[in-house]
Amino acid sequence: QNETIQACDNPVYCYGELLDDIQTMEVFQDSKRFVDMPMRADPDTVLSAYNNLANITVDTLTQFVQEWFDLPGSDLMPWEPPDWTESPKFIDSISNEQYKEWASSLNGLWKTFGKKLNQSVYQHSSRHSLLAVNNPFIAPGGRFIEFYYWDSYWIIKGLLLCEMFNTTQGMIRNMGSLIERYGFVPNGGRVYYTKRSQPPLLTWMVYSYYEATNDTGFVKEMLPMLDKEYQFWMTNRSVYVPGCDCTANRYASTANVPRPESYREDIETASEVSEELQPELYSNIMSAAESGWDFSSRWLSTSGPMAGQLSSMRAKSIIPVDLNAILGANEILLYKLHRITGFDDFAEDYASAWTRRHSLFENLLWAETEGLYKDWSLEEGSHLNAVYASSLTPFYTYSLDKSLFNNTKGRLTLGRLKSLGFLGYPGGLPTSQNSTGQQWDFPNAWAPLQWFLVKGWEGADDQELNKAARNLTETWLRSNYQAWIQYNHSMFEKYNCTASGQPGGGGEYSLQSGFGWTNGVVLDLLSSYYTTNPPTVTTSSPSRSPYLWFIALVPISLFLLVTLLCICWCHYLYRNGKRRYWDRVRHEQLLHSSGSSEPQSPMVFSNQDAIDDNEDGGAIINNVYRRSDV
Ligand SMILES: OC[C@H]1O[C@H](O[C@H]2O[C@H](CO)[C@@H](O)[C@H](O)[C@H]2O)[C@H](O)[C@@H](O)[C@@H]1O
Repeated sequence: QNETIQACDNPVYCYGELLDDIQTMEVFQDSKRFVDMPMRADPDTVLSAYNNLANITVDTLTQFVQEWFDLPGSDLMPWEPPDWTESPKFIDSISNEQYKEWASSLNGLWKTFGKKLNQSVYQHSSRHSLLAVNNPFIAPGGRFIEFYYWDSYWIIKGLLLCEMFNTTQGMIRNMGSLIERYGFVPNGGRVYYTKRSQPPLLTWMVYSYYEATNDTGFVKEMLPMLDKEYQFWMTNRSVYVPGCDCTANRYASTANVPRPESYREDIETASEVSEELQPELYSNIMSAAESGWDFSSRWLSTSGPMAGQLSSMRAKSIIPVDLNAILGANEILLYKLHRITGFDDFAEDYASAWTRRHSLFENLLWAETEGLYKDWSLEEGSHLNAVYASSLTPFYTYSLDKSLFNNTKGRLTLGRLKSLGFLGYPGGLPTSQNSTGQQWDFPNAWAPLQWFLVKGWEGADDQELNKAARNLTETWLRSNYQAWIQYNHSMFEKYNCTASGQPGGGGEYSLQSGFGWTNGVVLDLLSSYYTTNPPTVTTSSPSRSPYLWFIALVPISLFLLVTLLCICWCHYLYRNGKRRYWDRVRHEQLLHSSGSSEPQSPMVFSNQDAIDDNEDGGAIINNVYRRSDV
């Protein structure tokens, strides 16, 4: 219980006096800056130089950093993806000219955010906080120059539309290799992110890639890693829930120290509770960061002396609707991917897991009196009071298994969101209705949250839900586009729902532009709602399996063979009928000429009787020709 679990292993980036001094003395305003700086020598050498400093002040530390560290990002190189193309097919099919031009600029931005690691990251990995992954990647942008786990899903949606299949493969392979190394995909591509994950969307990425390319070879390559990741979540992030006598998933990092990239902030937060309670608070802060919603009133106590304060963080004791919706979708998609590749037994296991998850949704997370799916508090044994946009995520999961999509519940949720005033803001769907100053609260509107509502309801068999999806799409695109025009062609990580075209704010770092997932969501929504002919994206991916051609050839050959046999059979029937007719005529002629009821020339007919019994159409056909020649 009291054991200290560090954020990671590197003695400079993860723990120790040097980190503590630099971060608490605020040598840099943004705490992430120091832990992103590559060292000019191995950690031991840097630490002994630090131990020799006579005097620790902001000035001596600043000088020390200048001497021993390089600038953040100097261990990354700009990378222009070789599979980038000027005019992806789908952009040509966008009907609105302004949006078409905008989409074309967003396609161009992939080149700006393409990153490749320097050789030094592989050769001297302990001098870098970057994780050594084999392939280049697309980063979100701004201060986020490394890859981020859940951001990558929407980035990949955009890349696939822009026909960048190899880049997508590389990014997916990077994450797969991290599962092999750590058992899960870390929050992002830095060592200080390796004790926590983020919403687990790798299976979704592989499925999207498969939908765009039909590349079953790649699916087979990735499946063991996807299985392993799923096991990680079921083993290390699940908890028994007395309320439903069932098991559910939650965010729960084991690390119980300040986050290195927000070290000062976390120490300040923890200073409000007793020392004894600090490790558990740090672990809850790490777990909230694992949710991707860092931070939000969602994870804070609503009662007690710390209510609403970051120091009341209790993410581990909440069963989040969105995490369970994401894992439910993983179960459906893993079922499909195992079926596609012929692993039917494994597929059945996932089908059973999805059945259990479905009952968790309906028995625990659905709040009947409110008409919403809601987070469950393990401490209180009840749903959270406040409403969050994450309530919409189960509809997306059900859209992957339409047999379980419940229109009535969709309508109830739609009505409730309308009556609460969630819908109808000029800048999109807000994260919550709580104005806390945290970035995952009012008035911020985030691209992934818009996407969940739209994609969950756009395919529903219900016009009201479809209409809500379309309205939100129009509102969101209008707002993002206005900001693009007003702010010198910038895309933001979040927007303000109360005004169209306004970026968001709040939280522990300044507003970032770029921005990977925002761009991916815009491209995806444009492709669904603004194209004349939704494109069928095909790939020339080099690793596309040659077996695909073989699989396609089998039904074509069968079809041709059956057609040929039918032609032969028809021909036989026709010629045989004709022969019988002439035989009858000849027979009658013979009868007439001999006055006998038996044929006079057995030589002519004896062979024929044998041939008539022959089932072989070819022989019969030959014979018919011979006989009709007689
Ligand atoms: O540095 C503070 C936090 O920054 C990240 O979180 C935010 O940005 C991410 C990248 O866009 C995004 O995935 C996340 O949802 C945002 O809240 C980082 O992921 C956090 O772990 C980190 O503490």
